[in-house]
Parts: sequence; structure tokens; C-alpha cells
Amino acid sequence: MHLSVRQKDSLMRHGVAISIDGPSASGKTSLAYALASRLGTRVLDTGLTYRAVAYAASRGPLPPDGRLFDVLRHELAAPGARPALPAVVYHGEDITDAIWSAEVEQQLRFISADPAWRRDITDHHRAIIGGHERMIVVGRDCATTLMTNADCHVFLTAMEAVRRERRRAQYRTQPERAVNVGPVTRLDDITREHVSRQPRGLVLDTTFLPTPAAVRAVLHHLGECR
Ligand SMILES: Nc1ncnc2c1ncn2[C@@H]1O[C@H](COP(=O)(O)OP(=O)(O)OP(=O)(O)O)[C@@H](O)[C@H]1O
Ligand SMILES: Nc1ccn([C@@H]2O[C@H](COP(=O)(O)O)[C@@H](O)[C@H]2O)c(=O)n1
Repeated sequence: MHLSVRQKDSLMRHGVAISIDGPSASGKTSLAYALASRLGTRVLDTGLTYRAVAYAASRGPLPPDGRLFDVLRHELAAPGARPALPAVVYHGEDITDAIWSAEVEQQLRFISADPAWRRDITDHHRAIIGGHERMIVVGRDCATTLMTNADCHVFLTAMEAVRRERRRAQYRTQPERAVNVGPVTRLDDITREHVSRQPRGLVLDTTFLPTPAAVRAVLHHLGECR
């Protein structure tokens, strides 16, 4: 399951566009950063924008129509080794840690269920991707909406109990973080179906598949798609 040196060289020279979708704690972020460091590709973690908007909503009235993204900045993760989470800034304040609070988690439900917010956030992501088309985009509707022309669409899944345990272990040392891991949602099902029908689609169950093995599977798949 390895790319030849020539294939890897070509991927790094020309860049690669990958969408990664899946339910919470299926391993999307881990896979994205591991691939990014192998391929020198930038990462857009769309969940951070949803969290940032939820944070802004929890802080009081939002700026008038269309102005939110003037004051909310969400950096792409630069190529290279796995960075700390990319900085998210609201009104000049670093909210990178604050977006993981229980309060934000509660607001998230309303933001992600609201079609108007989904549209505005999607437009914002499209504007970011417009300037860097060769990148890894991670989230919930990336294959269906944001990166329909990716070189490879990945959908990760894993048993709910395993995802829940991963998150519990991850946050054992960060009790202030309150991230819900629930059942697979309807949006997850739609995206999974979509990815499984794509010639460039790859559905991986990470229940017993460590991240390095998932990286190898994606690289192998990329090699076959190109
Ligand atoms: N393939 C894997 N096998 C075992 N543990 C994993 C795997 N992938 C990720 N993990 C662990 O599971 C936890 C959640 O991983 P990660 O943040 O990558 O998931 P995610 O799908 O991006 O979650 P979310 O959508 O909620 O942000 C982390 O502690 C990570 O180390
Ligand atoms: N493309 C996306 C990304 C995220 N969401 C919603 O935001 C929540 C936070 O995302 P995490 O990846 O940090 O867990 C997530 O639970 C979704 O509700 C989304 O709808 N679409």
C-alpha cells in the first residue's frame, strides 16, 4: 500500500484535493493532519468555523448580515508537521480554546441545524477554498457540497461505542472540553452514501484501523485514482 516515489513526487508537485467526512471521533482530523504532513497540503477544518459561529452566538448579538466573517478569522493549517489546532480569532480575541466549551457545544446544535447559517458558512468556506483549491477539507458535507471535484473523497466511520471511548480518553486531561459524540446522523448517512457511489470515493471503518493504516489506504487509493 505505498505510492511510488514518482507518484508521491507528482502529488507533492501538483498538489492534491481531498475531502474527508465522517461522524465525531471517527478520526477525520487525525487523518487530515497526517496526510497533510505527508503531502505538504493545507487543511481546512470546517468544524472549527461552526464552533466559532456558535461561540459568537453565545457571546451576544451577532454582527449584522454578512459581517460576521469580517470579524471572525479561521486560519488554514499550514503544511508540515501536525500543528496545534489552527488559531480561530473573533474580534481580535484568540478563541481557539474557548470554542470547545459546553456552552458552545449547546449553541452548535442550533447553528448546524439552521439552513441559513449552513449556507453562510458554506459560502465562507468556498471563498477560502477558492484561493487554495489543492487542500484537504474536513467536516460533514465536504464531498457533497464543498469539494465535489476532489481527487479523492474519504468517508470515515467507526462504531459509536469506540468513538465515544476515544473522545473520553482524549479529553481525560481536558475536563473543560465538552464534546458530544452521538450516533451517526442523517447528514452522515447521506454523505456516506454519496462517497460510496463515487469512483474516487473511499469509505474506511477506523474501528480497528489506526491512523497510519488509514493514511496508507488513502495514499494507495490516490495512486489508483490518478
Ligand atoms: N484510527 C484511529 N484509531 C484509534 N484512535 C483514533 C483514530 N483516529 C483518531 N483517533 C483518536 O480519536 C480521537 C478523535 O480523533 P479526531 O479528532 O481525529 O476525530 P474527528 O473525526 O476529527 O472528530 P470531530 O469531528 O469530533 O472533530 C483522538 O483522540 C484521536 O487520537
Ligand atoms: N462541515 C461541517 C462541519 C461541522 N459541522 C457541525 O459542527 C460541529 C462541530 O464540528 P467538529 O468537527 O468540531 O465536531 C459538528 O458536530 C457538526 O454539528 C457541520 O454541520 N458541518
